[in-house]
Amino acid sequence: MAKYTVSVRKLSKSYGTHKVINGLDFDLAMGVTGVLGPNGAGKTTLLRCLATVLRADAGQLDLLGLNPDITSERTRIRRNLGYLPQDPGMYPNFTCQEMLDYIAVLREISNKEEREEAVARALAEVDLSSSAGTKIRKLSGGMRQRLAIAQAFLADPGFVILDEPTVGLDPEQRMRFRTLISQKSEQRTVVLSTHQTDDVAALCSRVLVYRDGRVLFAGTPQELAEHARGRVWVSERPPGRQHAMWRTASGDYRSIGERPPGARAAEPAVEDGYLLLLESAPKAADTENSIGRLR
Ligand SMILES: Nc1ncnc2c1ncn2[C@@H]1O[C@H](COP(=O)(O)OP(=O)(O)OP(=O)(O)O)[C@@H](O)[C@H]1O
Repeated sequence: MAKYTVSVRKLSKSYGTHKVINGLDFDLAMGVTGVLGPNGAGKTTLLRCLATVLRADAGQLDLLGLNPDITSERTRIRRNLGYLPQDPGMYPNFTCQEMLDYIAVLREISNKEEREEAVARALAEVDLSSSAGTKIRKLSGGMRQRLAIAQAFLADPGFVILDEPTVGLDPEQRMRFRTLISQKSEQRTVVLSTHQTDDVAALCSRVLVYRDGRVLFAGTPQELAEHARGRVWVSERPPGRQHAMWRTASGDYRSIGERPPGARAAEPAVEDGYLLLLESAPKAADTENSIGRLR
């Protein structure tokens, strides 16, 4: 049985009358957990609560055996936490090296040589060594994102929270990110939110599907994909308007749901399980549903 490093119990958070987290319960163990959910589902709000930058209205968090409601314990959690927020604020006139050095100082790496080593390693891990002296304002969006990923792992935190880490990365850098995460996740707890179901399939040992303030699914990516077995189809002709359908590179039509006439069964992917799950789960009226956009 997995040893849990993070436990969430009866967590709730509202903005005014809008309940974004609704009595949430789940546990996380070491390794990578992906949080999937449609736009506005509350992923960022949940991650901000886990990162101790937003206080929930009710419920308990246990983060690495510590209680963030107790000031001294919250400080210890923050010392051991790496966080990539959705809008990482970085100083445009700092170089990449200066920015990471600044974060390293905040992370209490007081020895200069140790800091230089940690910064150089972090830059190399995200393929930015050759841009160490480049000012942040001159970086592309993807390079900026890589720098933000680097700062989250600086000082080897035990708990890492990444809000949409692969946004803006090109395919090569996404692969590099996957390698980095798989190397880094063995002895730490990593939770990331994403819209990329293929990142979840490639990276995560566990996935939570989150919508309307609650967890619709918790399990492995394989289990999520299995959810769609027998409901994913490939046909040579368009299957009709009732199906979530798209055309593949080979010119076939891939659809999920009821079997279209003449269609053959296809191997389900995480995305299929995710889309079917959202479709079948009762939906609050005010949450945007990605199935709706497919139709
Ligand atoms: N500070 C705030 N004040 C009021 N409402 C907020 C605030 N932050 C978020 N919300 C609302 O809470 C809901 C959840 O937002 P959140 O950013 O947590 O969702 P998300 O799942 O991360 O979305 P996305 O995938 O689009 O980034 C949304 O309806 C959003 O408009």
